[in-house]
Amino acid sequence: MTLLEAADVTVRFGGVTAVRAATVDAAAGQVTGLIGPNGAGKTTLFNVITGLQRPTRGAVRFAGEDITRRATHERARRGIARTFQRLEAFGSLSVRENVLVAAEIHHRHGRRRRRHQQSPAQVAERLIARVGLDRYAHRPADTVPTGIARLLELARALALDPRLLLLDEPSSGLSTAETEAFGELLRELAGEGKAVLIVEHDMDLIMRVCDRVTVLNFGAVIASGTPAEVRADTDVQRAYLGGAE
Ligand SMILES: Nc1ncnc2c1ncn2[C@@H]1O[C@H](COP(=O)(O)OP(=O)(O)OP(=O)(O)O)[C@@H](O)[C@H]1O
Repeated sequence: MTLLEAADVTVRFGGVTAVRAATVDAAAGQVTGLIGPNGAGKTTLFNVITGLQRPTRGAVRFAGEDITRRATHERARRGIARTFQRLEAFGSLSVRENVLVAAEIHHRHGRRRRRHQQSPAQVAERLIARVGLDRYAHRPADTVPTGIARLLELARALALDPRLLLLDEPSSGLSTAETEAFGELLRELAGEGKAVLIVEHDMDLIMRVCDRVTVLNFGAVIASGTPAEVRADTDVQRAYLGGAE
């Protein structure tokens, strides 16, 4: 089921068209990859989906509702969470405290109240274990390596129990083993019914974990399909993979 649709989105910054008539969707239970060269418009499209950037044209629909004019916090309350390329954690708080803050915010303002809801502290412990942060739980967030800080961003996003998770280059800074575990985690999250939309430069990871991939080039969608279809697409090879595959 399509949960998110960013339809026919155009974003202009003065004379620069960062995104041109692009349509991208994400389905519940699937991992969707959004790839393209530097400057292709991926982050701008994420900003349109989360409400940080108003599109010049086009619409964003989430769970059947037009949210194009909704504020960022209203979208978050409906179940959209994201991580940033630039890390956003509170540097002087520990890794555990950072996750706890997000869990507490969700506990107070969350859209779904469950009868047997876990406490914020229980949620934080569970998520720290789940993303593999146990070893770092007591370290101040600004002292952990970049890859670990990205996992912290993921744990903070998951603390909001989102229906749609937007991940902006989540694997950079991770070791090969950590990237492998991260890919498995993405598959698990999709298996639980979440929609995952991921911007990522690691093509092995994209090809391994994604159900579908959309390719942007100079702001426009040049291909969309399964990883195998996209890999075989001659426009994609020319524009992005440089024939190197
Ligand atoms: N606030 C802004 N003002 C003017 N131009 C912008 C702004 N934000 C992005 N751009 C331009 O829009 C284009 C798309 O940028 P964007 O960051 O969305 O690409 P990207 O695909 O995420 O790139 P990367 O892979 O390097 O992160 C680029 O040409 C960029 O310089």
